[in-house]
Amino acid sequence: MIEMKDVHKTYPNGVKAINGIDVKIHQGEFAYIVGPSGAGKSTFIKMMYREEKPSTGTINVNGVNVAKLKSSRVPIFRRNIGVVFQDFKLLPKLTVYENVAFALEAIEEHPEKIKARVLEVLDLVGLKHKIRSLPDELSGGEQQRVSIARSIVNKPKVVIADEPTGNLDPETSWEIMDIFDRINKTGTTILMATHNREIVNTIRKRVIAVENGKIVRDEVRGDYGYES
Ligand SMILES: Nc1ncnc2c1ncn2[C@@H]1O[C@H](COP(=O)(O)OP(=O)(O)OP(=O)(O)O)[C@@H](O)[C@H]1O
Repeated sequence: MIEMKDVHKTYPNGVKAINGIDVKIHQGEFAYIVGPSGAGKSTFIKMMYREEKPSTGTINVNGVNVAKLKSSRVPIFRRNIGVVFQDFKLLPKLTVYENVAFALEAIEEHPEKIKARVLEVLDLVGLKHKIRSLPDELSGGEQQRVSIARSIVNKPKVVIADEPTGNLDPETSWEIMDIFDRINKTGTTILMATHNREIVNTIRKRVIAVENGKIVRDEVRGDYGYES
């Protein structure tokens, strides 16, 4: 479970990005984070995987108080969280296989186990035939599939995605959403910041709307709610 209590975040330049957020997200939920540009969506998400620290308040992710976590413990904490970005963030000199295996090699898994798991997740995202390709030999949608495979290879309880379809065409975006839906159906919590009105209004999930660093709407099966 993820729980934020009275979370505030002021950046060093004085910008108050988050102004008092209280929220609970239960294991297995799928929630969209929506809101205008600059509302605080990315900051909200970054605090959950400790890319940013809150200025005040508590953030509990799977029993870990993220706000108080020592920097040296952050890499271990992140093994239980998958993160997917708009711009994929793949390692350009590593193959598809190596990009996905990287996270498992870091925890010194047995080589045979690594191979089996990497092939399993690449199969799940439909990319088993591209294991030897480099990221720049792939389409944007394929690169995003690799990044999703990488995010789930450690079997995290939570996958956090910041605008995962932001660089993709509509058809590819639907395919990516289908993968997230399948991951969610295995019991993984998905938290996704998005500007994609059509997706939010079609694949109905919990919608948490953020404006000026506050939650202004939280609906079980909400809609996007903003004019495009
Ligand atoms: N590292 C930073 N230092 C200072 N201010 C920041 C930093 N990152 C974000 N901000 C500011 O914090 C506020 C919230 O930004 P954030 O990126 O969280 O919004 P967002 O809702 O994700 O926006 P978008 O939809 O455009 O990605 C904005 O005013 C932004 O300029």
